[in-house]
Amino acid sequence: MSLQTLEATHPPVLPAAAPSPAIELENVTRRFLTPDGKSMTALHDFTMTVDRGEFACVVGPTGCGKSTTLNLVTGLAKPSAGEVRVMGGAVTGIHKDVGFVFQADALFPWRSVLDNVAAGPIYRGMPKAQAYEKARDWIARVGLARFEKHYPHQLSGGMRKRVALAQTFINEPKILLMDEPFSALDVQTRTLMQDELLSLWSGSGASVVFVTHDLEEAVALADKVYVLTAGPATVKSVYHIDLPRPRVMEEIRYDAAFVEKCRVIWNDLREEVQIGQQRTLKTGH
Ligand SMILES: Nc1ncnc2c1ncn2[C@@H]1O[C@H](COP(=O)(O)OP(=O)(O)OP(=O)(O)O)[C@@H](O)[C@H]1O
Repeated sequence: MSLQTLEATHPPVLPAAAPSPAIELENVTRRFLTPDGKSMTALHDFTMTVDRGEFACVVGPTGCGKSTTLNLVTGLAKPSAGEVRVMGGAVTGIHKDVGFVFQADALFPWRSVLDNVAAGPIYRGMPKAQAYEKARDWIARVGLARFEKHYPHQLSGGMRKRVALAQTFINEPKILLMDEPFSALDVQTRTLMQDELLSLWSGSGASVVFVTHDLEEAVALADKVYVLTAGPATVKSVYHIDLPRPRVMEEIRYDAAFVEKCRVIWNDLREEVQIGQQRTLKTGH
């Protein structure tokens, strides 16, 4: 076979198409009916893109619409206008690749730590022996190997949160939605859990949307911080956080670049917090 023929049999090499972002909200508006039957706009013309493997944090005044953004990604809330896509496809329900960690524990109180962590893979059809082996591995990764047989009420708040992380990461989510997951913890435990999360996330390739009231937490964790306006929420600004990784929570708060980023973003966020507070004083909600 001549070289010419060989060349002719090969299809032209095209550049690989870039994968779609993990999450896209495009010009989304979400309205709710209030108890007295009026229409209330929670999100307005809201656009957000989270790339694969990216860690995005969402901050904004109380009640502005942060949790609603997560509900749109899960499909629990449908957009009144605009589009929501997960892994390039329209949202039709909870996507199999999505995992959650919320402020309240989602642990079964009547199940041991081991049974809680193994429950997800078993539910998804994994043979029991394999699920338990995997659960033991994840429990060890979050430092709870000695507590496999304990029940949730026998654990501290931080330990329960570790179980919740193991319970989520064991399903190898490609997207992780977190709604103030550490806000009920004391400051020291919270710092430890933030480190734990970054360590688990760094090996996972997952895209994260993390909602928090705590701007320092957002800047310390994120690749990108979305600042929302006082409701109806729209994106006021997006900040790219280029602080080097791996980040260590106890150290980063003394880093001059970190402090400066927090200062700049707080100036932006403060205006919205003040608008939200004034509105609450006027209307009572
Ligand atoms: N299912 C619903 N029905 C009616 N109104 C809703 C519903 N869900 C949310 N809302 C309203 O939408 C607005 C935004 O709520 P959301 O929970 O998204 O805000 P948030 O920023 O997460 O709040 P917080 O800071 O208190 O956690 C609020 O005024 C809330 O009352």
